[in-house]
Amino acid sequence: MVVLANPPVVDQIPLLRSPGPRDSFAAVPVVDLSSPGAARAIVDACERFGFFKVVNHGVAAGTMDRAETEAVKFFAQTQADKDRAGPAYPFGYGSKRIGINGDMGWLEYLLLAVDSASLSDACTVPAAAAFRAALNEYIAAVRKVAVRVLEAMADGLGLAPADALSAMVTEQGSDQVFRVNHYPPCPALQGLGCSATGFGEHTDPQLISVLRSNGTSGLQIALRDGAQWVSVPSDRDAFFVNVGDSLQVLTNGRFRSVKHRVVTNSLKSRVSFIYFGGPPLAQRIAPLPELLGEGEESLYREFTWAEYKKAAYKTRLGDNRLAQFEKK
Ligand SMILES: C=C1C[C@]23C[C@@]1(O)CC[C@H]2[C@@]12CC[C@H](O)[C@@](C)(C(=O)O1)[C@H]2[C@@H]3C(=O)O
Ligand SMILES: O=C(O)CCC(=O)C(=O)O
Ligand SMILES: [Fe+2]
Repeated sequence: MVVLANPPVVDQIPLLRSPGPRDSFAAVPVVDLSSPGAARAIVDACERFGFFKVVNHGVAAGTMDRAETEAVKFFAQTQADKDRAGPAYPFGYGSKRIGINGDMGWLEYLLLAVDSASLSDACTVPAAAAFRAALNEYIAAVRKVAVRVLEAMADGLGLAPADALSAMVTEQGSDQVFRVNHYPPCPALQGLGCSATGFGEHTDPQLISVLRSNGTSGLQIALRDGAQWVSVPSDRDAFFVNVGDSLQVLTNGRFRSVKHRVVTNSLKSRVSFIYFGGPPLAQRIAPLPELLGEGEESLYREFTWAEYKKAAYKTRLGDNRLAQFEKK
């Protein structure tokens, strides 16, 4: 028998049996960001699912389309050209390998650093001026959406000042990351009743993540008990917001960091943009005192974002990263 020391990369990407059409999450909470009820609706969705869709967000379709067109052009380059923009760590182009701890997915991506409201100058990838300009326009817009969502959240939670949460992502030194994911189609799986894992199940470590895709389905979330995976119907005109681990801690578990994953479509490619809003490295991550009931104690031991991030980046994608910070 021949034993291969290094099995081909593609063999390391897990296959999934996807939820059927009945498991489409038609009840995804929809928040109209222009409505007076937005604050209450956001809090309700974060408590129930840690996930919601945002409409009437005010971002021009052209801003999203330009970024998408440029991203498609980038991923259409030859593999050798794309590889020159890598590796992805700490920032740049990556293919199939997610993180540095052995996770694999059926995707290629750009992982980019954001400084204030645009790509960090220190991050020289992508190099093309048109792509950078389109991403900068998109990042400025999506960051505004994140800020409005965090302000509405603070309002709904009865927090003062109004920027109690949003300041954590707008402050000097806030740790914002931007990711462009491209999931090529996987025609070999057509008709087999299963899909390849595009991006394996995980929670996001930051406060919130704001996602927009090109309208190809694939995103799934785990419902609260984690027992059921449901497909999120795609909507290229909307944003989808995830509660991240840090926001779970700030609310002492009232909001839940949502487990999610992406499965590949056998015929259509998916392009997604995700803005991850994280706080400055020195930010203390602990339940906000106003959110603790009388006599209620923190479920977590004290840590800073730097400590959490360092620990999180040592874990595998599907690990429960917060477990090591829970009080026993
Ligand atoms: C396997 C990993 C990839 C990841 C770092 C980690 O060690 C665990 C968290 C992963 C994650 C998930 C959300 C974001 O996509 C991401 C950029 C992040 O902040 O945490 C990724 C990390 C990554 O791809 O480097
Ligand atoms: O690409 C997507 O649709 C989601 C990917 C994701 O969850 C992530 O990059 O953290
Ligand atoms: Fe994610």
